[in-house]
Amino acid sequence: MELYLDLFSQPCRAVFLLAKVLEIPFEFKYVNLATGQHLGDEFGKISMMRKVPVMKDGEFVLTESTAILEYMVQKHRAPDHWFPSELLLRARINEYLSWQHTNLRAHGSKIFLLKMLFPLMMGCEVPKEKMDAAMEDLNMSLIQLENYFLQNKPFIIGDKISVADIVAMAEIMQPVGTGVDVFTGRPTLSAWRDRVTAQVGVELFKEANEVIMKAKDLSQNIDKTALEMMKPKFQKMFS
Ligand SMILES: N[C@@H](CCC(=O)N[C@@H](CS)C(=O)NCC(=O)O)C(=O)O
Repeated sequence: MELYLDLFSQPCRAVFLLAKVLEIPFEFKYVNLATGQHLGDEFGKISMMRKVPVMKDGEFVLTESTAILEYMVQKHRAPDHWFPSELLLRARINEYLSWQHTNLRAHGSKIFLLKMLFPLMMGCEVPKEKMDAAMEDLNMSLIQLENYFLQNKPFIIGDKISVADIVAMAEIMQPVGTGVDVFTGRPTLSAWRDRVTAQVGVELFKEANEVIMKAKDLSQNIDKTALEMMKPKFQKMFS
């Protein structure tokens, strides 16, 4: 199996973590988003979607991280708690995975884009009111994660870790990588982070997050040509 990944990306980190935790052998195919490798001809032959992650298992190519996660769990007959077959537990995971796209993912990504890419693309610092509004949205998502999805349970579906926790943690690390401390003052979230880290293993957690924790170096490394290629999309997003 080949996994096309850039660990800057949240869904890539989720796929990477699960593949590692489940000890699924795979070839790590690095797709450098900062140099626009995903926009080039070579990656275009793998996926016309031009996004990572992508999984290639033999001739079978799959995009969309949640589909890849479920595929890996099923194909490798992972312990049931990762994506339980029981109706209510599976429904809870699907509820989280549906919610997170337009909430935690959208809001965490926005902080990352504003802090890391806005100054490069727009040539100025982010206006305070834009950043305040983005922080407010992120806080709302974190409150919903704590008060609705986690409550007083160890993990999102209950006593056991599942793909929902892996996906949530991958998203949360995006704003964290830009220096936003989401954990201080949130004991529920912090305790959950510690449990997830312990379950996947401290070393693996560190390995998966090494790149995002150096996000501040992005501005030094981003390729100027790639920046120009991505500019119209981001300008539309930022205006
Ligand atoms: N819904 C997709 C999202 C994939 C996605 O948006 N990937 C981003 C990185 S986080 C990407 O490749 N972006 C490149 C681009 O949009 O040009 C998934 O969960 O796999």
